[in-house]
Amino acid sequence: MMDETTIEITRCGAVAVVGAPNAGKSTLVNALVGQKVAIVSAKVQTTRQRLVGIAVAGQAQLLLVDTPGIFRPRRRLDRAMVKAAWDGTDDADLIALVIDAKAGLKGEVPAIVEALANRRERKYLILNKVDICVKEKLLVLAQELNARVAFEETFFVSASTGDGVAGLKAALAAAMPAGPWHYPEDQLSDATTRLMASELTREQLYLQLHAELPYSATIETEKWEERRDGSTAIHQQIIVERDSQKAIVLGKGGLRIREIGAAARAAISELTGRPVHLFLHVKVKPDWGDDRSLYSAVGLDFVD
Ligand SMILES: Nc1nc2c(ncn2[C@@H]2O[C@H](COP(=O)(O)OP(=O)(O)OP(=O)(O)O)[C@@H](O)[C@H]2O)c(=O)[nH]1
Repeated sequence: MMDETTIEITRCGAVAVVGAPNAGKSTLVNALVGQKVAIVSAKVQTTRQRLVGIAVAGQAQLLLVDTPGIFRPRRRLDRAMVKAAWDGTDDADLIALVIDAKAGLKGEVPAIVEALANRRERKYLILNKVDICVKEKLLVLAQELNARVAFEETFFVSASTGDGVAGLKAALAAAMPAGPWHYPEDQLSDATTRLMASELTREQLYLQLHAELPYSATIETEKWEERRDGSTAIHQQIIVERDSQKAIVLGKGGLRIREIGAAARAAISELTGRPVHLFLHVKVKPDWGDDRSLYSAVGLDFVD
């Protein structure tokens, strides 16, 4: 006979993770999922499209919508990214605002806070990077933000060290509406393997190249072939805007592109669990930022 305590209801809901560029949104989504689903770099605006990371906490499935950082857009690509960020909050059961607690109320934060104040959804405040912050400052910051927005709860976490992440995950799980899970139990992301693979190559551009170059580049999958020997052959195009950028991506004697390829290949192989042959081609396309087809390929809406 079943007594009351053995009846467990499942929960499922969407949490929109928003914040300024570099707040640590992608790192936090990865920490909540427990595996890397979003690429991370020290450069701002690494995340270009909405990405759903899927975390399971007890009987709850959390659909974590990792959004691009919200900032004042300048280029067309910027506008598409900011639109993707706010679109990511539509239909969310809860909005989680991630703040770089060390940076505090600087930059884009006040504008985001103001925009959030009028939203009707439930809202959580997450002060991130507590590992590099002074405690007293954290409390003052939490007070200031709570005075501006009706946050239901405030959390202090370090997405990097994992400090506070378990508590946050449990609270998010409890806040989700009762209902069936949307994804199979073992699925960690809604991104296709192809998109993830091109993201992993793009991550290497951010990690291995300096200054503005990564922002001027996009990756397109040209060919994806599952070979009979169990390996996967992947051809990706790195599209840049100028010849001079192509030269930088290639490096002296092709050294840089080889290093990018080696690191990306290892990461993609870990993702797919299969040996990978990665072929990278660099192509110059001066106005790719205005090319509609390249937007949908990376999951962004083209904005006029
Ligand atoms: N010390 C510390 N650094 C962190 C923490 N969380 C993230 N970072 C670092 O902050 C930087 C930005 O992290 P991301 O997760 O890419 O930030 P994001 O908010 O997704 O950035 P965008 O893609 O620009 O929107 C990276 O260098 C992270 O390693 C943390 O808890 N502590």
